[in-house]
Amino acid sequence: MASNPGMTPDQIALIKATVPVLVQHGNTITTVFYRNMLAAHPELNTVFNTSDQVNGRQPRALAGALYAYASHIDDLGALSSAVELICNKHASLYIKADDYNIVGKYLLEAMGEVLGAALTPEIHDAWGAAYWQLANIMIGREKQLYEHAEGWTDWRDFKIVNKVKESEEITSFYLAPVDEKPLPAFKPGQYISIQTEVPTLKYPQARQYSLSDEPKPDYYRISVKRELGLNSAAASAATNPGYISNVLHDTRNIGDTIKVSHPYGDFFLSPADSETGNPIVLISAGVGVTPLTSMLNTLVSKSLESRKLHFIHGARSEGLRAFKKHISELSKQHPSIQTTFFTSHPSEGEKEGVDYDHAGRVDLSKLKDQDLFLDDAKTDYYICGPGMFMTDIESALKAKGVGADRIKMELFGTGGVPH
Ligand SMILES: NC(=O)C1=CN([C@@H]2O[C@H](COP(=O)(O)OP(=O)(O)OC[C@H]3O[C@@H](n4cnc5c(N)ncnc54)[C@H](OP(=O)(O)O)[C@@H]3O)[C@@H](O)[C@H]2O)C=CC1
Repeated sequence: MASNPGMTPDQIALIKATVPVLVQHGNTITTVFYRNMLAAHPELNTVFNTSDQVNGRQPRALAGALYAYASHIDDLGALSSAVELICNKHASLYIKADDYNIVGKYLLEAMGEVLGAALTPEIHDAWGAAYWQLANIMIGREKQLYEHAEGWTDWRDFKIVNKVKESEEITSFYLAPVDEKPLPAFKPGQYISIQTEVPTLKYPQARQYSLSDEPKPDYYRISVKRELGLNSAAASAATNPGYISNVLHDTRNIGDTIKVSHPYGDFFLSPADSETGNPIVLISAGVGVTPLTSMLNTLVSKSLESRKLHFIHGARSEGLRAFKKHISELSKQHPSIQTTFFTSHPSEGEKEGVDYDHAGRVDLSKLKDQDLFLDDAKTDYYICGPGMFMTDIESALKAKGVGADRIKMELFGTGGVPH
């Protein structure tokens, strides 16, 4: 992504000149874009997350991406990690090269509808060239991802072979392929997409769920948090309807079939960490525990030896914490595994030092430097949980001298459009 051969220098300058326009009108353009495109192509409702349409997250995220793209049109390397993340998600939704024709058409039309005469033919053409430059990069990367999937290039039927409650709001689903062919080994930390019907919407929807166990040839495990969403009177019901999580929890049972994508995602245990004995600190909050449990189980089964490993987790209460018994048992069996559990809202009767280690949210200042293996410059840190949690933990680690290259996490989005 170093050069942009499809665009002239004048077009690049024009795109840069439209950055302030995107700050002012970006959200309106993307809102109009989704409205018009989904009205003309209702079949695409299956691909786009309806919750994120309802709560406006998707138009905001796309406006942020357009802003980031225009700002870095002469420095595309700055966008490569965001592009990689988006391409992985697209691949898990089986986005096709042809879909980019539809998106490009409605995006340019939305710009025209919102900006009117301000979208001169030159600016229109510059955005057309810019769109196709990025689209071609993404189509190329997604093609590579499909080629690596060894023939698994569309939704595959899986049967739910087990359903296990892990906490008051998290339930695991064990999924085995109906065709009984061996499953590819994913990288611990990666996710699959699940596609299933949503009766209240009249069309299927797909969501990404991290794989929560080590790779196995005969099944995948996901562990799904039930969002209160439409089942509740909570203020979050409208913004986070929980279409899929509630369908899975309430109506999908052992023996049922759902559609599953090949595993994707660029947040994973690095091959170096799988093979060497470098110390590892796994830090998560809430359902962010899932990809890190996959990493933990993989390390235990393949390459733990005497490697130092610290598993740190924050939950609102013990009843809401998944996998505690499992993680604690591994720690008992393997003295090199340390655990620290934080609880932000302990339930009545839950006691600090007995049921959990520290009251409050995850706070690294409550741990000794030696328990974070700060003395070993090879230590890697994996973080997963709410967005602000991840950025706060990242800052805390950097303040303790940990280099950015040793901190791994997956932040969705490009940071939005500045206000
Ligand atoms: N692959 C990935 O990238 C994955 C990402 N996730 C993400 O992980 C998140 C987990 O959320 P969820 O289970 O609902 O979390 P919860 O709301 O249940 O919170 C879990 C714990 O995190 C604390 N917490 C919440 N926000 C912050 C913050 N800004 N800083 C510090 N601590 C915080 C909570 O404290 P308090 O009680 O005070 O709020 C609580 O102790 C989701 O956003 C999900 O998208 C999950 C799985 C995979």
